[in-house]
Amino acid sequence: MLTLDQLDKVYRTGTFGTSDLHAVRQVSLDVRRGEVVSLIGESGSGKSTIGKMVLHLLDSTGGTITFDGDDVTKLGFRARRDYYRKVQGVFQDPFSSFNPIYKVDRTFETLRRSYFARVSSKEWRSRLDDALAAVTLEPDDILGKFPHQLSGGQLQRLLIARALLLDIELLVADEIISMLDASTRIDVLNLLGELKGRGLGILFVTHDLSLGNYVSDRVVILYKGRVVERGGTSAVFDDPLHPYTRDLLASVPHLDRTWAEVEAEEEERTRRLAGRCLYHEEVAAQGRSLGEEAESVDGVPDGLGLVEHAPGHFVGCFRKAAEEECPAGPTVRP
Ligand SMILES: Nc1ncnc2c1ncn2[C@@H]1O[C@H](COP(=O)(O)OP(=O)(O)OP(=O)(O)O)[C@@H](O)[C@H]1O
Repeated sequence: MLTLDQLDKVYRTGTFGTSDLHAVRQVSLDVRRGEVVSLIGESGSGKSTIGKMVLHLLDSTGGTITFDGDDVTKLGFRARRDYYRKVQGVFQDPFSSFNPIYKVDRTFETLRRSYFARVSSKEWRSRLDDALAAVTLEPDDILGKFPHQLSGGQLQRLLIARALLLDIELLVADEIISMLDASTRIDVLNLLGELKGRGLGILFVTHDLSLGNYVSDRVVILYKGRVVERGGTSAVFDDPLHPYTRDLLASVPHLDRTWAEVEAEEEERTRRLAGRCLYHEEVAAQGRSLGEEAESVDGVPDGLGLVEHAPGHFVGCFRKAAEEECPAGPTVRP
């Protein structure tokens, strides 16, 4: 359904836009119907930038985004309107998505005017009630209220209901539960599970590994704007290959295992992978010279970007930063 291919974003920064910040580098991934794909990475790794490009809130500087085969990187006004019928986003701070001086009903009225002008009032009300029921909200508790009279969880669910009214196919959920309390979090997560069951594809943006593990079918680990590893959730979480993924996972407390068990597992993995870079081993096995891989952006090797280490489990160069040597050796340096 959604495919990102070699997606790039360079921000112009500095007083007169004289510097470049390469926020997203050659990111490729896809999201299928009825599937949750999590974009996981620390702050500044480019997750939100990718989400915004998918939602057409930001232009990309390279690569393509296709939705059901159509390139959506350069949509005109009309085409964009059609795209938003199928693809919507919900963001971290639900309060900032509502205008505080208007009742929340206005969000739905605007939607009706833009997309459903011909639908009768009775039919519209019935659709609205259905959408609210899907996110377990009672119309009487919500409609006629101002945003400050509702909780963050209620507002977040309202935004999801708004998306549902459009009968969307893909939801970009950007840190949508990080501002919610624990009990509301689980409600919203369960709701996402239900929506997925109905065939919705979800691009779930999070810095929280445990959440990513809980909700996703597949995960994409981002480091400094680049995908370092991606694959099925259990493949990546049970056998993390890239040093960055391993560091991330090692920092998460495990309720089901002792630290000693976790450390023993990590030591075994370190022994297995010591001095190796699966990416370059694979490249060499394919008969390509490491020199060919030296084509680089800011010192980070490009070339294939990722290799498939096991079916569906991809990994990038083991170098974690431009300054760091790849364990495969200095030959990869430009
Ligand atoms: N409008 C902008 N202009 C210039 N640089 C930007 C802009 N937006 C983001 N950046 C930079 O791009 C990089 C990626 O930012 P982005 O917000 O996509 O990361 P993130 O992984 O979503 O982080 P967080 O979890 O903190 O939101 C960061 O270095 C950020 O400072």
